[in-house]
Amino acid sequence: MKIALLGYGRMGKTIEQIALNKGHEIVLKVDENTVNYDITIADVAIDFSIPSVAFNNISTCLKNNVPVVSGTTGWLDKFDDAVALCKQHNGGFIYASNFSLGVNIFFELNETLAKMMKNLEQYQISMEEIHHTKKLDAPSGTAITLAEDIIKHSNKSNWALNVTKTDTEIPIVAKRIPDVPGTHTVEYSSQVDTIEIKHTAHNRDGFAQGAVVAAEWLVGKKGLFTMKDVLGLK
Ligand SMILES: NC(=O)C1=CN([C@@H]2O[C@H](COP(=O)(O)OP(=O)(O)OC[C@H]3O[C@@H](n4cnc5c(N)ncnc54)[C@H](OP(=O)(O)O)[C@@H]3O)[C@@H](O)[C@H]2O)C=CC1
Ligand SMILES: O=C(O)C1=N[C@H](C(=O)O)C[C@H](O)C1
Repeated sequence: MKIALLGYGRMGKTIEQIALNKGHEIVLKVDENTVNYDITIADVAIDFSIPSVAFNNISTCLKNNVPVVSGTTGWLDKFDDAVALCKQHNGGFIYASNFSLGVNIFFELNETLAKMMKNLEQYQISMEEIHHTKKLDAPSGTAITLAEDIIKHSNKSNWALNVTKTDTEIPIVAKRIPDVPGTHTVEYSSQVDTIEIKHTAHNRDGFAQGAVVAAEWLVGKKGLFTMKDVLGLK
């Protein structure tokens, strides 16, 4: 498979190693300094760039009939426009806030737990995410997915970053500590006990492996997909 890497930072480089080990070819690497490029030389593009350019990268792929996998977080105000472009050009597109198998299992656990906790008003929910200090967005895309999945099954109406106490919102604390690849915790606490689920990434390989699996799966398909489709969790 001929892969274009849109974004060649920490994730782009990790994905390159995993893709090469699986026998794929990297035909294009795009970073901040790339001026013009021909995306059509690739069978599939993988975008792990920065929030301000992700939508543009995805648009370029969809307009040129190149299926695109995006893991960039912090650009979702334009997500509906990307979905519309995907439909308009009959393209293939997967976005996931987190591509790792472990986090996608964690997403399923989180929804199951949220359903069980829905009517137990003695428990106060809170969330924490910890990432490296180079991260541009907060809260993390993964934390937002976790919160939105809880909201679907609870009496909370929104999430809020770094607030002390709120009845209607899920409070999320975002911490930045050098070199942490990504840790997410969902906690339900009462006067008598605490229930906690936690995912800790030890490195970036899980994210990158999932992105390559998603790219392999997407080639030849048309439509908007999620990691639930890729992993058969639907
Ligand atoms: N969904 C998931 O599973 C995961 C998502 N992420 C997300 O992926 C994104 C990237 O993370 P990470 O690799 O750590 O970040 P980095 O900052 O290491 O890499 C970002 C890359 O984007 C490049 N870039 C800047 N401008 C452009 C442009 N115009 N076109 C293409 N690329 C450009 C940067 O280039 P330059 O180096 O020249 O500045 C850099 O190579 C983040 O949004 C992060 O939250 C991260 C891990 C997992
Ligand atoms: O920026 C990162 O590093 C990560 N970003 C993603 C997010 O925002 O959830 C996924 C992972 O946690 C690492």
